[in-house]
Amino acid sequence: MEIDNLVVRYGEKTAVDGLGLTVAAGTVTAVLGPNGAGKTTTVETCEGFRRPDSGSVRVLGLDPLADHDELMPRIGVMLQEGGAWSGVRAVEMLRYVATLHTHPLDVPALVERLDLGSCGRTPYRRLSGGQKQRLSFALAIVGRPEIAFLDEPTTGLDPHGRREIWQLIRDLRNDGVTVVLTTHAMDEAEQLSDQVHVVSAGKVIASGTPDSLTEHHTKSLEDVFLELTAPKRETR
Ligand SMILES: Nc1ncnc2c1ncn2[C@@H]1O[C@H](COP(=O)(O)OP(=O)(O)OP(=O)(O)O)[C@@H](O)[C@H]1O
Repeated sequence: MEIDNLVVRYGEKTAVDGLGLTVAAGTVTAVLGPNGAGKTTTVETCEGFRRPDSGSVRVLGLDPLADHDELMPRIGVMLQEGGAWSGVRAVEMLRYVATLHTHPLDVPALVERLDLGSCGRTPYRRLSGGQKQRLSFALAIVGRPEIAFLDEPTTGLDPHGRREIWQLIRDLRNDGVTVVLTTHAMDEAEQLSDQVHVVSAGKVIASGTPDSLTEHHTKSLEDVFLELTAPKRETR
C-alpha cells in the first residue's frame, strides 16, 4: 500500500496534511498518534470511504475510489464503531457476511475463537462493548482479506479478548495477510508490528521498527511517543 502526500479536509479543517507512508505486503503496520491526529481519516481514505483533496493512495495497486468494486472483496475493514445493523443477531451477521465471499473462513471456528457463541443470538445493539469489538474483528477477517484495516482493534477488550485478537493478528501475518492497525496501546504496537508510523497533525513525524524507535528497547515505545508528540512550548 502506498500513500503519497495525502491531504484530506473537512471544510476548513485539514485532518490529513501531506501524509506519506508505504506498507509492505505481508507485514503488520501500526499507525500511532494523538487523538485527532488524522489516523482514522487516513485509513478511511485507504478503504475508499473518503476522497483525497490531493495526493494519492494505492491499495493492492488499486485506487480505492476508482477501483472500489475490485478492491472491496479483497480488503477487510474493522471500523471504530458500527458496521452491523442494530437488530441483527451476532452470529447471523457473521454468517451473512461470510456468504458474500468466495472462500470465507469457517464461521463456527471463528465464533469459538472469538468467544462469540454465548452472545450469538443477541441483537447487535444489545452486545457489550467487548462483544461488539470481537464481532467487528470477525467481520473484518471472515472473507480472508489480502489486507486488513483494523481501527483500534482491542479498545475496550478484557485481557483475554485482547490476547486472542493479538494471536489472530499474528496468524493473519503468518498467512501472508497485510495488516494495518491504528492503536493507542503502545504495548500492542510494540508486540505486533513490523513497522510503526507516528502521525501528528496529519503528517507522519517518525517511522521505524519498534526496535529502532525504542533504540533496541532501551526506551519504552510510550516514552518515545510522548517525546515525539509533546505539545511544543513557545520559546522567547
Ligand atoms: N466527519 C468529520 N467532520 C469534520 N471533522 C472531522 C470529521 N472526522 C474527523 N474530523 C476531524 O479531523 C481530525 C482528524 O480526525 P481523525 O478521526 O482522523 O483522527 P484520529 O487520529 O483517528 O483520532 P482518534 O485517535 O481520536 O480516533 C480531527 O480534528 C477531527 O475532529
